[in-house]
Amino acid sequence: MKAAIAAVAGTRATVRRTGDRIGVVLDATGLAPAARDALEAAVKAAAPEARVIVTAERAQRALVAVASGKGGVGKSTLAANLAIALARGGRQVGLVDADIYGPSQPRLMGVEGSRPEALEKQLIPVATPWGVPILSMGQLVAPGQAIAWRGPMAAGALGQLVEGAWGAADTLLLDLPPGTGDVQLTMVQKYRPAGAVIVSTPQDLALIDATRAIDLFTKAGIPIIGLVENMAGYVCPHCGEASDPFGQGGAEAAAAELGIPFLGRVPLELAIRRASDAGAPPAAHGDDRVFAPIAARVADWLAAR
Ligand SMILES: Nc1ncnc2c1ncn2[C@@H]1O[C@H](COP(=O)(O)OP(=O)(O)OP(=O)(O)O)[C@@H](O)[C@H]1O
Repeated sequence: MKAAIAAVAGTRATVRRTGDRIGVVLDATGLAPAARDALEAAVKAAAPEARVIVTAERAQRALVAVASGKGGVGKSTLAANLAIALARGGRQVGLVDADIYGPSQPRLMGVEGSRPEALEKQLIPVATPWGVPILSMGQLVAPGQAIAWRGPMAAGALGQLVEGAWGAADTLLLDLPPGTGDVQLTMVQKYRPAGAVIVSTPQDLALIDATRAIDLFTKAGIPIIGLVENMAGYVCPHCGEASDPFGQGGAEAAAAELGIPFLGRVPLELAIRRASDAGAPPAAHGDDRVFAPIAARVADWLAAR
């Protein structure tokens, strides 16, 4: 079989055996998407029983951190929807759920209870119905267990997620734990994201926390892509009236004051929570007008780097 694989993929293929399982790692560095897909299909045809993983040089993959100064502001919701909206916009996106305190991406992305397989100690991201594969702390440990982890142990496990077999993904969204502690700092220093998206709710206090998150990145020399305001205004599901329980315009003004781009606002909407809880992020729907424009700004930023 090795010969059959070599005949179609030459030196781009490395064949590995784990027990009775055969894996082929394909180096697609420098190939255009169509050529990469053709190569992968040829190898799968030559070795139907093998698991094929496509990799490309890591330098081509942009890591985007999604961070917040405190918990509960909707960082995970935004990360899931942003990942899907970026994928719908044409990027190849993977999602890393590094939130050790509340890893919620398996539920948000509709693959609750999934476990990633490993090939030669490298984790294989789990496919989701939304075209964005994920790896989550929640897939590695029992519910509620990770929160007790100390810094180095957590950092080690998080490293496994980032260094998973992300194949052709050109963009990796990193849902960081809320706050500005050691885990966040280690992640930022070790993996040096291309940029960070900061999520905040409109209240003053949340914005002060967001400023701390911004500081964490700027001190490490990581550019801020921009600020997203979540739970920005409440749309009544009965009468459709919009109100602003936490005030209006605070995050945009704060972004201007801090000299960072404002990426947009996400309304506080029952439908968003319901869809998220049901594992069907609203960004996956054709009528999404909320997350697509935010993702477009992030994509533009990435393209202009
Ligand atoms: N725009 C929104 N409209 C309605 N509900 C929302 C919105 N954004 C988030 N939520 C809900 O608020 C709760 C907290 O959101 P989420 O888990 O994304 O926050 P987080 O900042 O990631 O929290 P954690 O600190 O636990 O990581 C969830 O129940 C989510 O469905």
